[in-house]
Amino acid sequence: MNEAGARVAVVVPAAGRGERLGGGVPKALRPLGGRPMLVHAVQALSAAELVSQIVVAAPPTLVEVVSRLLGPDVRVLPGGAERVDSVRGALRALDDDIRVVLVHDAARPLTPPSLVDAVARAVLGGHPAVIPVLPLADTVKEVDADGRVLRTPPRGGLRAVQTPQGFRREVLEAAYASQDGDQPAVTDDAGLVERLGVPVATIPGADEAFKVTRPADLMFAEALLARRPLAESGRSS
Ligand SMILES: Nc1ccn([C@@H]2O[C@H](COP(=O)(O)OP(=O)(O)OP(=O)(O)O)[C@@H](O)[C@H]2O)c(=O)n1
Ligand SMILES: C[C@](O)(CO)[C@H](O)COP(=O)(O)O
Repeated sequence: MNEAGARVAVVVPAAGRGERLGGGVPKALRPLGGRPMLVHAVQALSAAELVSQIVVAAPPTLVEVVSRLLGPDVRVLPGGAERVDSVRGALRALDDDIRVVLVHDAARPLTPPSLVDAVARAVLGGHPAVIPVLPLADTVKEVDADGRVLRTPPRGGLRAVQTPQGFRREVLEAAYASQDGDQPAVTDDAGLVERLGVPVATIPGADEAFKVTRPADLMFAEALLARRPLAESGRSS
């Protein structure tokens, strides 16, 4: 039980194919420092002080493999066709007494445990929904279907959004229950919560919580991992 007395779970969508990364292996199982990316992500979640349950949505044909990899303390279920389907399925496997749910991409393997706790703490402290964000380093343009620039939104009010994203359980469940296939697809869980009119708070994200999306991201992750002290990296001496 954590300090605020409410149990916190993390749902880990890990069922993506990783088409932008390539390599012919589902992204969550791509090796990073000799171990699958998902193992790094789950290790960081397990190291967080406030996390009491972890549920992973795995590629459907690899549920047993992933389950053996992660051990008996992690519940592993088949994921769905889209990220939202994977998260929705995993939400059904939460223990009854879970009050706070974080959703965290397996594709962010180097996320510091301190960020996981910071998000959980912000929800436990009273925010219904909390996301970690970083200011943008690049200018952003809105373009039309032909790639012609329509406008340049002022960058000061824009943020890049990371995971874990944290929610009071009833808020996230209501957001998923009200999801309507006719509405434009959202790309993160907070996007569904925003549609309910629930305020979403932000906290500072972490550079190491970047998402491994393309081959250069994996090279960067390998370089960062190699510079971590052995005890933190999960490598044996
Ligand atoms: N059907 C899906 C699709 C994605 N994810 C997960 O959602 C996270 C973020 O998705 P993304 O980085 O886009 O992963 P992929 O969908 O694997 O990447 P791509 O779009 O390049 O195929 C990843 O941990 C991924 O495994 C999932 O659980 N189920
Ligand atoms: C949830 C997310 O990681 C927040 O930045 C992101 O939206 C996932 O996008 P993807 O295209 O499914 O990787």
